[in-house]
Amino acid sequence: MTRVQILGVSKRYPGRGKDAAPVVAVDDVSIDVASGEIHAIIGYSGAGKSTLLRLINGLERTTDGRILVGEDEVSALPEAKLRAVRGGIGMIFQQFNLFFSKRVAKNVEYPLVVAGVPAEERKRRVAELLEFVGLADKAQAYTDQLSGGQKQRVGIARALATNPGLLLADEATSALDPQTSQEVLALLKRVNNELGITIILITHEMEVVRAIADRVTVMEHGRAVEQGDVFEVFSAPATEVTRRFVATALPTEPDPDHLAALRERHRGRLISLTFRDGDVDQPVVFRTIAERGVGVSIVHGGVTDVGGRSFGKLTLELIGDDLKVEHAVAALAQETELEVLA
Ligand SMILES: Nc1ncnc2c1ncn2[C@@H]1O[C@H](COP(=O)(O)OP(=O)(O)OP(=O)(O)O)[C@@H](O)[C@H]1O
Repeated sequence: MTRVQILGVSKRYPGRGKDAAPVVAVDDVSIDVASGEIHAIIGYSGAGKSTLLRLINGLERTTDGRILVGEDEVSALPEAKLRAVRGGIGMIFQQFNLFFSKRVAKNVEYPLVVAGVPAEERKRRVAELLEFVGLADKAQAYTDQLSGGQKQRVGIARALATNPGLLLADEATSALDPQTSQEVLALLKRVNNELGITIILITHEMEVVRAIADRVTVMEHGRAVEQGDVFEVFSAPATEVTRRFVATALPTEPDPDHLAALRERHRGRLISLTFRDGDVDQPVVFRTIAERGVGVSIVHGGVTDVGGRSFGKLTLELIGDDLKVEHAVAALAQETELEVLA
């Protein structure tokens, strides 16, 4: 379990060309990752995520600010000391970065060889790791014969070999299909739960954050534009970039084109309701509508799980006498976050 403190960190690269302005890849970012937390850093391409990851493992130096991994200030340590710190940090990658011509067991064993662990202990540890990731029967298979999901399991086993307190995941599921991604994410959740390892993952996929992260930092143009508990951030996004991510994985209100199409088919009053983590009782909502003598159909949206809590947006069509619909809307507005769609 390792705490990671990113304190007012910036990274600037020299601009290309003689008088070019420097590129600000990371701009005054602060993140406090508690030990045992899964923290997702989400952003579109060029937001500065990979740069931040390289600063955390000390592959690059900060221009300003400090980074502490546990007790170690990686932003200030000399290279020789950094190597020891990196021993406590596991990494997994989008393209797996395995030795593809070597057997699975050899890949997992590699960091243990580098660390000078005796052969007997290496053998025991490799068997234990392969068991943990569900690949005990593949120990002697050649890595290039495995599926993408199996390769990433090997990557995870290798990353865990030296018992790190921190795991950095660089777009670890971006090369995998949705089903396999979910399996790998479930394995990462086990790594976190059962071994207590802190995980920082960078991604451009909202689904990854939704599935396993506890807290999230949204990055744009090098800055951390939103930060906090996954549910809080995504159920009430404060920035446009976060809203765009939310729209890719969570139920939303219909966009203007979709709303126009819905209008063609539904002549009743269209309203949108927001459900946040049991703060509204769905049966109460539907009973309220029925009690006013109003018909209802769900025309868009749904309810899903975000950071282990339920979140939903439902667009409903209320059908019936104008006055009754009016009363139903007024009664619902007392109970839930409601918007009448114009
Ligand atoms: N070594 C470098 N020299 C100059 N500019 C760099 C360097 N590394 C990154 N950048 C620039 O810093 C910005 C952030 O890049 P970074 O790769 O960290 O973003 P990212 O969010 O990880 O995006 P991607 O997922 O596409 O890698 C970009 O404008 C990039 O061009």
